[in-house]
Amino acid sequence: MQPKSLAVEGTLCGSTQKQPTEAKLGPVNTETSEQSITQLLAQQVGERSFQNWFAGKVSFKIEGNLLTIGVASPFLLSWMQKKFSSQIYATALACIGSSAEYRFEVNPDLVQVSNNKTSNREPTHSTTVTLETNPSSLSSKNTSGEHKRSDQKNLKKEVSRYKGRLFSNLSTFVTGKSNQLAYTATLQASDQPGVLYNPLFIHGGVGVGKTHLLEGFYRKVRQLYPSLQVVFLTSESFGNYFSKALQERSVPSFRQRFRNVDVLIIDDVDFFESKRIFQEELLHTIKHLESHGRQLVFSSDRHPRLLTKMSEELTTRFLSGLVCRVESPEIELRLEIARQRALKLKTPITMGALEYVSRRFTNNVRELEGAMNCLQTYHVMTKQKITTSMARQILADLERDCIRIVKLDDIKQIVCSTFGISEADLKSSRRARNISQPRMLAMFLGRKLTQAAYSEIGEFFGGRNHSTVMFAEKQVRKWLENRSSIQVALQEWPMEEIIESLEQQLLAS
Ligand SMILES: Nc1ncnc2c1ncn2[C@@H]1O[C@H](COP(=O)(O)OP(=O)(O)OP(=O)(O)O)[C@@H](O)[C@H]1O
Repeated sequence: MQPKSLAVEGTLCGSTQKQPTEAKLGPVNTETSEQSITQLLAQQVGERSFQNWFAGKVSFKIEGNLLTIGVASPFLLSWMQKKFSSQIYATALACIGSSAEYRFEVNPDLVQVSNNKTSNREPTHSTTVTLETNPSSLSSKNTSGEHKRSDQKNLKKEVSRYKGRLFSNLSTFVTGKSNQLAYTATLQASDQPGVLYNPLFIHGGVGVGKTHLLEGFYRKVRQLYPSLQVVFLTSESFGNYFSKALQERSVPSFRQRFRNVDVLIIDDVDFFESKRIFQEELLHTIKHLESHGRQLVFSSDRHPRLLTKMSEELTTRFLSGLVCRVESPEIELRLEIARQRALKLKTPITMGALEYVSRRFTNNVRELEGAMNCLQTYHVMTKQKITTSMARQILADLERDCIRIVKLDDIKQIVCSTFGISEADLKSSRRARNISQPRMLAMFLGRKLTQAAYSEIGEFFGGRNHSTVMFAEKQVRKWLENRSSIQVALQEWPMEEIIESLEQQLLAS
């Protein structure tokens, strides 16, 4: 039985949630309708999350300065509280003003609606969230009796609604120097799956557009070859399906499912590092698919050779097609993405403000998009055109939040794992090149990414004095100027590329 009322209040002081940017912005507007709440919230959480968690699934009520969000179950209540508090608080501020408060409660009416919906729903519905195949293969699953046809229809509707919403398109991918190669390869490979680059392996740092390219690939192939079985999923889902198959002793049907596809697209294969059993299964899946001329597409946060905890056989497979790197977006690309985002969100904005945003949000496109969303929210609230000074003021908090806190300990771990050396060696007095170079890089990164003083860094990396750290910093700069290389996983790499990869991993961790 559901409890009548279970509520969690949004508190401003003492809350561990990140405080949202909009806290300083909102003029009080007590007449805000549910429609504008949903509109603002959709901007805050993103259209995808909004459709998944809010649309038709929650209720909103404003009484005085209190925004109440009704949800269908205690589980949802605690989950949404954890996940969306800061966005809901931002929405409450924008709608109600600075005295806004919010709370979640279980709404018994929604419990009823949700139960009805569940009983009408295709039992394998959740599959569509992580595993996309073409509707015919999904709808052939386990429906029975008289309801079968209508269930299939519902499912198809659901699947296409989901696809239309979730999957990015190659036509909306903005290209520049940093992503041109990966984009062109994706475009060409999707024209003739299984023919050109197989596997196609796309790697790069966080939020630079890898998933967008993979999704675009998926959509294009589905569009050009509707009869092909195309599966897109994350590595984590692949691992979960496999674990489940092991538990349920249904490995043969797992294999049948994955080894009969025409195109297999797996996002974030770095997830498989150190997971031998998944690596083994993936390897056999790849071997099988390749031997039948099927197309494979992968993405990862690093070059296959830098996935040092991946089996050599799998690494070799990843390398056997085309490996493309997506670099951090250059300023021109960021500017164009920001401009297109403003057009899409219908945000009037000056060129100066666009330039400001693209200069300030340099790490990845996701952060840049987040900044544009904030400006759009401000425009919706005030109806004003965004100028540079407004952008500076509005984004001040967000900029601060985008600064990641990197610790010396994080640097130690990532350097050791990338170069395959032990912590003791890193801190030792050994001068062998394969140890001293990573040590100098670690010190360089310590200076660049943390606030630690020379002496603190020296102390941390083996009780050295500050002049050793100064020397290391100077030395790494010299390597960069001279475009030197460094050995990782028995291969020479451009120093610049390795440093960028280490930084990306640290900023993402
Ligand atoms: N070149 C681009 N043009 C248009 N949108 C882009 C571009 N690059 C990234 N984006 C957008 O930025 C956001 C983040 O991109 P995406 O999720 O593809 O990054 P990712 O590299 O897969 O990151 P992660 O490693 O964290 O999964 C998405 O909304 C995506 O559509």
